[in-house]
Amino acid sequence: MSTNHDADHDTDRDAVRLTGVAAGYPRRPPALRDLTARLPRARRTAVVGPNGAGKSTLLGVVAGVLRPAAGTVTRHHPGRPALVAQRSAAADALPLTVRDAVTMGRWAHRGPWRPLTRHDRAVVRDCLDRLGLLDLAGRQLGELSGGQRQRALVAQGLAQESELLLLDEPAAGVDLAASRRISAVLAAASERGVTVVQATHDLDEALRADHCLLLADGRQLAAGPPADVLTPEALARAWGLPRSVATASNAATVSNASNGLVNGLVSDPSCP
Ligand SMILES: Nc1ncnc2c1ncn2[C@@H]1O[C@H](COP(=O)(O)OP(=O)(O)OP(=O)(O)O)[C@@H](O)[C@H]1O
Repeated sequence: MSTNHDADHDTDRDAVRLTGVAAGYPRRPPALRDLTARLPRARRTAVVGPNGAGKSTLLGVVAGVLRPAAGTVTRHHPGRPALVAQRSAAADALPLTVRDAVTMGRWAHRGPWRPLTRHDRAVVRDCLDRLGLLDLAGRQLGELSGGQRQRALVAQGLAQESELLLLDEPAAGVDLAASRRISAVLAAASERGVTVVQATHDLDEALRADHCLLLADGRQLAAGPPADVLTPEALARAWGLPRSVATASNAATVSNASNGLVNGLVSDPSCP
């Protein structure tokens, strides 16, 4: 196993390459198995797959918070990745305002004790503005709605000004307007040169990405342009759904049906 920072190799095309990566958790079967994948530089990559497919584990490995048990992760970008994890109850319980939470994104540059510079303050304001949070900046994080909190976490990730932004279901539980705003913010970030990688259950959002990885049971089923990856056949294979329901243009149906399968609401996959 190794994690390299290789500034010379293929720097034009890929921000990260994974080769034969296996990763997981103590006393559990591997959550990722023999995964070989590329994350194109300055593009948006969507990581798609059923619950438990290994999406969060992949983000953890790329972020460097989870050590692979085998294989190689090669990063071709300077600096630390920014990881926007799924919402945690612990963060909600802390006595932080939205502005405090977004300001914490600057700690990657400043550390928690050094005073903020004018640039830090400008970045925090800009990130609050991009996510439509200026009016909520003084509110306690724990007092926000789920969707508002989610936007604050995305703003915090953005405030790190990392060249590699990893997000675990950034639009989970947010309304349509907020999810479009998050999507537009991520698209703008990749246009500015940021490599954006997001795990998502929203297949329409995945179709808007530049690149897509489809995972199931810790393995990569397909990778490439989203429209080529999210075929009815591939979706049916990943979710164990009948091909008739698994069309990318009918993302809500796929999502609902797959959630139903996972939650045991649909016991017979042939009767969606
Ligand atoms: N902290 C953990 N300890 C033990 N096992 C874990 C842990 N986190 C995840 N797993 C297991 O690893 C596997 C992959 O989980 P992971 O969270 O990466 O999937 P996912 O695709 O992100 O799922 P979801 O769509 O539900 O968020 C699952 O079998 C899960 O139960």
